[in-house]
Amino acid sequence: MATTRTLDLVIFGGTGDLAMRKLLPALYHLHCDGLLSPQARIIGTARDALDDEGYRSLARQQAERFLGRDFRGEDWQTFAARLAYAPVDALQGDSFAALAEQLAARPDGQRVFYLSTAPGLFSAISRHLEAAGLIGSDSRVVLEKPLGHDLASSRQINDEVGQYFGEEQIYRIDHYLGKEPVQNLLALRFGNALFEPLWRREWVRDVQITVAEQVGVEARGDFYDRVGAMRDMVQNHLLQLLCIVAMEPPASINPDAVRDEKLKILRALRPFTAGDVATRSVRGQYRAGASGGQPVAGYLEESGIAADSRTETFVALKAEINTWRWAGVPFFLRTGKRMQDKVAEIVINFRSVPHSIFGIPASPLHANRMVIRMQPEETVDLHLLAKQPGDVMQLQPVRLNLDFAEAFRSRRLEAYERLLMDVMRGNLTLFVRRDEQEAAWRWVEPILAGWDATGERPKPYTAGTWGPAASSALLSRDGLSWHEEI
Ligand SMILES: NC(=O)C1=CN([C@@H]2O[C@H](COP(=O)(O)OP(=O)(O)OC[C@H]3O[C@@H](n4cnc5c(N)ncnc54)[C@H](OP(=O)(O)O)[C@@H]3O)[C@@H](O)[C@H]2O)C=CC1
Ligand SMILES: O=C1O[C@H](COP(=O)(O)O)[C@@H](O)[C@H](O)[C@H]1O
Repeated sequence: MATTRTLDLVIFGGTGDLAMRKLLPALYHLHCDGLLSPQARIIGTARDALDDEGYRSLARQQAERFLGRDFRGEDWQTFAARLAYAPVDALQGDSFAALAEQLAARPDGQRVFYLSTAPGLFSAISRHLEAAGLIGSDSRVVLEKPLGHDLASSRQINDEVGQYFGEEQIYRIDHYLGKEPVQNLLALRFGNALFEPLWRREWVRDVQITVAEQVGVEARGDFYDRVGAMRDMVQNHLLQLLCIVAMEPPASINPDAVRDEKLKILRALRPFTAGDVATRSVRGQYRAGASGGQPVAGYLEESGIAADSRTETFVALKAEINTWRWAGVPFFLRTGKRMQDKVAEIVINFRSVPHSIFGIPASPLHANRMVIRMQPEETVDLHLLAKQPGDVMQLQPVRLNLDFAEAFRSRRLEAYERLLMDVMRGNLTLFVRRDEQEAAWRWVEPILAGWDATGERPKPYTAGTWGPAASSALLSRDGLSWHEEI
């Protein structure tokens, strides 16, 4: 008779912001939906000297805050029964004994180690897990981003983790790949014949990818000031989105088929020269302003930030892909904190008709556009021109709107829920392979180096706006403007 294997999910950094804000809420939702196997156990670890009850109580406190209306006492109680805790100092091998003891109860079970700590600890954790005999041939490890600070440090971490886990055991997470609309973009592109003939330089004028946040750096100032928007968002999330838009059709949805195609795009990105850094990149840093009608402090006034910090909280780039499909099509990338609205979207701007029989100027204003929204709502809009009802032939812009919440009324999995399920099922398709990650570092490094070399400070922008004026100028040089229709 087939037996269900036990699962132990060990979260390193189990008391941290990500664990409390995203991972435990995601696991709670999966539990409530009956998607966690009955034997699955979640073991939090950190240096705090908590016991199981202490961890459950901390997790409950935070869950009430982060789950809001989704928190239900009864469900929490059954979920909390899965939680355990082992104090571990990642840098002290002998401190892994408590964890080893917890895991010893189920020696043949599946083990997943989720490393939700600073990446500087990933090597030590892997080494000590191995020394304690806790890694099995089918154990899996999840690595949070950003992995390292640059190509060299990312290689070093990958080499070190790779001594103990094979590449097929390593799940490099990029939670943007877990968002439903991103997977829907794959479905739209490769499940329909309609878009493929148009998805190329002959018909696409430009692509814009925006991930704008209203929040500032909040309690993460200390972490953020060492990282900045390029490493925190562009090197991973924005480049992954660009790959999904631009890649060639993979032969299948198998992990390596998809990741091979993404890698080709990363390798085909036109490298930035020193001159490009000046003309094709903008970095900004927010100053005091307003957000949601309330005054907010500037970046340099946030806690944990050095008074003379040059860390960028905003990046805009003009990227190009050197392939037959995309040559000459600008891909504009933009991300920032303390921006006017929270919006994450991919905009495909198509070319205008070659000649208008209606006397409408062939302007970008009247061209077709596809807007794939990831946040705040999950929608795909196709902007078309249609005849206005009446006795004259007058054209008006209209939208064909696909609202996923409307179209599919079932509960939608949050990104971390989907990705945690994939880790448990052993599906690597939505995780980043080492060579992809390194190609992304290789592309962003000259931009970071170019910024350092100029000695210039990031351009200031007022909190609650769309970033520095130079960001608009980046597009206006091509006669274009950012899509800012909220
Ligand atoms: N927070 C977020 O929104 C996001 C975070 N990430 C990534 O996730 C990772 C974690 O981020 P976040 O949760 O914000 O960080 P936090 O600083 O909030 O949490 C860090 C966690 O690591 C533990 N820790 C620190 N040092 C050690 C050590 N020597 N041994 C064992 N545990 C240790 C801390 O507990 P203690 O100090 O008690 O030991 C804590 O539980 C980072 O790589 C970050 O880049 C990625 C995307 C979003
Ligand atoms: O990875 C990160 O993402 C969040 C934004 O994620 P979202 O799903 O809320 O759009 C960002 O705030 C954080 O700085 C970054 O580390």
